[in-house]
Amino acid sequence: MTTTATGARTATTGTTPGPRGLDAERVSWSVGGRLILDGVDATAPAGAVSGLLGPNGSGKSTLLRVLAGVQPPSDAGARVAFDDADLLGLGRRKRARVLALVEQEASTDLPLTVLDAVLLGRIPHRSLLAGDSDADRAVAHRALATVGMTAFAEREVTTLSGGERQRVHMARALAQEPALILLDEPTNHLDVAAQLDALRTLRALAEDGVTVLAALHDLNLAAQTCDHVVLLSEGRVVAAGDVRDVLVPDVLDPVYGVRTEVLTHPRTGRPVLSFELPG
Ligand SMILES: Nc1ncnc2c1ncn2[C@@H]1O[C@H](COP(=O)(O)OP(=O)(O)OP(=O)(O)O)[C@@H](O)[C@H]1O
Repeated sequence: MTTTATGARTATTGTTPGPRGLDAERVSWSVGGRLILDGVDATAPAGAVSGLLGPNGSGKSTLLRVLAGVQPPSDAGARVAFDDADLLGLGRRKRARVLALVEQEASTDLPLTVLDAVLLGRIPHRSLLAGDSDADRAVAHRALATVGMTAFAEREVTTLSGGERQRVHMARALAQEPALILLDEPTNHLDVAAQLDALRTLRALAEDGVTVLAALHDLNLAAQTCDHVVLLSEGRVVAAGDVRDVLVPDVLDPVYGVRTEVLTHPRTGRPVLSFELPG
């Protein structure tokens, strides 16, 4: 493993095959007799930013939680591989050394300083009884710098704004130095510059070899940032692949119940979408 500028740990290239990323098959999850995820197959290639898209209630958060091992799939046939390791078979601590989950409304009620909250990300990497080392603190400070929160290190998390908390969640995940990062609406609460900054951080992680899968509502942000997208509707994958193939009217209109127009950004060549209600 090597540690990179963003703090990510990536597989050192050599004669061994490169990282393959995330590959989930037949993931189902039900509650109270209702099938919320229905045999989802989804991939997130290593070294790419992948977007998990879909209308409200389509199952994005649930899928991220199952992939992260927070809730077990309800069907024994599910398989979640990451670089050929069986993620569902890993113990909690080992899994936390591989993947970080940034949840949408992560709890921040504990009276912790920002630095202490970010240091929680180091727990999987040290022995159970050890305190924070200088190296842990250096990683945490680097993560805070990456999200632009250095000046807030000694503030109590409970006093932060929604956008500031969102950045702290991201910093905690970066401090975990994951090879796979799963994020639920990482741009929630962020202003437009902060959204672009968060997505630039994800892009930098991907360039360092980290596998990134982020649930996103804003299809234009997804179009601008993602290499690969997975589109969910009612707990099923309805399309997956390159943004240019998935973010098209024939795919989006029936799923979101809108009329989509797609333009091409004159500089980046990426899709720019506009929407209206039909009729
Ligand atoms: N613990 C639960 N008990 C009952 N229903 C649940 C539970 N967890 C999720 N659901 C339901 O499963 C469906 C999918 O929820 P999920 O949060 O995964 O959707 P989502 O795509 O992330 O939605 P959003 O875009 O609105 O955040 C929703 O209808 C939700 O109400």
